[in-house]
Amino acid sequence: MILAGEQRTGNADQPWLVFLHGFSGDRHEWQQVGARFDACPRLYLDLPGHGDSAHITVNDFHAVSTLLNATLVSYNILNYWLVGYSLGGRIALYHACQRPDGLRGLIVEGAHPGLSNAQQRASRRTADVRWAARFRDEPLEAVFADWYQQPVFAHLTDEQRQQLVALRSRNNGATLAAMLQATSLGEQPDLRVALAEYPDPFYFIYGEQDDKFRFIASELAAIRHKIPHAGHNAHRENPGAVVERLAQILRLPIKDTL
Ligand SMILES: C=C(O[C@H]1C=C[C@H](C(=O)CCC(=O)O)[C@@H](C(=O)O)[C@@H]1O)C(=O)O
Repeated sequence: MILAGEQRTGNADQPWLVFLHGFSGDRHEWQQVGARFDACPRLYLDLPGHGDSAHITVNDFHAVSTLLNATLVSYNILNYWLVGYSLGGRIALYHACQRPDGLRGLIVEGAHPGLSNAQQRASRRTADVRWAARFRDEPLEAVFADWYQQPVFAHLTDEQRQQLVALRSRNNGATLAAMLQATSLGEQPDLRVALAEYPDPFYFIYGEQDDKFRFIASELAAIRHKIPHAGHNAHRENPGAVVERLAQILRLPIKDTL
């Protein structure tokens, strides 16, 4: 079994860019940014429980990483960068810490490396079990209206929240719930030590209004890039600035939007 996704062609001498969306997103999440790097072959994936991978269930991070490996092999991707947002960034962090063959480097946006003690993890598991029950049992519009009131999204305008609620409510609540529990931050190992020893390029992008992840990034041995006029979902709120940062990191030309 492999994850559903969309590929775009590029130059054979360039590494693949493999994009991983955040919780409740899908393969389309990164395509506006990725389209600017047409020199590279690109793969936009749907994570388990999401998009055309909604039917795929996993039990833990190891299972997601194994699925990601199988997917990369099926596309014959032997030389790639991982670009992940939030949940997709946490999966990218975990995957990189397994030291897979072919991974050239890691670019994450607003991704948590893991909670450092058992009490924090237990509290987060409890909170995510509650969110999962709501995603299973209630209308998604009502759940996402509360979801985007969480502090990490404090910077959003009412209009931005309404747009996100409408977009994210196209999901399957039951499969979202299963993925939320399986990859809850409360279930994620603390990756800080493994990341400190990670030998390949590691970049952390965060929105200037995302106080939580600006602090988290400061604790990591990553090269940090702040995105102006953006919060947690920086590539959605300021795609142009994220494109510029990725071009700088990857040393790639930027395709004109026309
Ligand atoms: C509320 C927190 O964490 C959740 C929020 C963001 C993460 C995500 O994937 C973004 C989803 C979105 O853009 O709506 C999600 C995750 O990493 O799984 C978290 O559960 C928080 O304060 O950390």
